[in-house]
Amino acid sequence: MSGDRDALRRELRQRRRAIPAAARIAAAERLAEQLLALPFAPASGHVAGYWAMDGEIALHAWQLRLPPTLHYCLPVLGADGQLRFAPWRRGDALVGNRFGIPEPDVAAESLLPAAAMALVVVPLVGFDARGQRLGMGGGWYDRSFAFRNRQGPPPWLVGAGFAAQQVQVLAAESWDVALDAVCSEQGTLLPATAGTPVPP
Ligand SMILES: Nc1nc2c(c(=O)[nH]1)N(C=O)[C@@H](CNc1ccc(C(=O)N[C@@H](CCC(=O)O)C(=O)O)cc1)CN2
Ligand SMILES: Nc1ncnc2c1ncn2[C@@H]1O[C@H](COP(=O)(O)OP(=O)(O)OP(=O)(O)O)[C@@H](O)[C@H]1O
Repeated sequence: MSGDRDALRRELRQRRRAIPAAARIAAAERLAEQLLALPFAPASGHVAGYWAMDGEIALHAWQLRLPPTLHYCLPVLGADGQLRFAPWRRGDALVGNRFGIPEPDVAAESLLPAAAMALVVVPLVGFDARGQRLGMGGGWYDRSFAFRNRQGPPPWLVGAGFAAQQVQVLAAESWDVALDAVCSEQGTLLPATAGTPVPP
């Protein structure tokens, strides 16, 4: 991993944490509106969010406004390096993972594979106008959704962040999975390639 990428990550994480409480509360509401208005917002099935940490934009407003036909899920880290997903409702048991992020406390058999999601809201440290994403550096989303580089949606991959996390251009790595959209409190970016099937 390049030092540039690391330095950018540090700077953008700091910027994300520095957003004042009142602004983040308002931003979460605006973000929910953007996510609910996506042209490809599914009407039924499973959708994945994340448990916001380290200054990430929160998803509670979106979760609370989902239609009852959609089941909200949270990511669970697998020992094999893949993310799996578990339905989670307020009050369901949680347990901290190796990074201290709460995840549903469920048996392995009841976890859903990444491909079972209709839409996934992807946490990000930075993004650019083409839908390239800089994450925390673990490669979790890239590994888990690598199949989206060979086939079209679903699952639709939608980055969520504060507008302050947008940068001019992120250098794409060969393993990076591009996002179909990025939503922030200021609007929705739909990169020109959104949903384009990858030729065989
Ligand atoms: N809310 C949320 N959940 C998520 C992610 C995320 O970015 N945000 N992930 C997105 O991939 C996955 C977890 N990936 C992560 C990768 C690195 C670190 C992290 O905090 N690294 C530390 C140092 C390592 C350590 O503590 O062992 C750090 O740099 O602060 C956290 C999560 C799955 N769940
Ligand atoms: N499809 C893949 N197969 C194998 N390894 C992968 C794959 N995708 C990413 N990786 C590994 O993950 C590492 C981290 O990738 P990267 O820096 O792009 O993470 P990130 O997208 O910022 O992290 P995250 O998704 O956890 O937020 C890379 O060094 C790469 O070796």
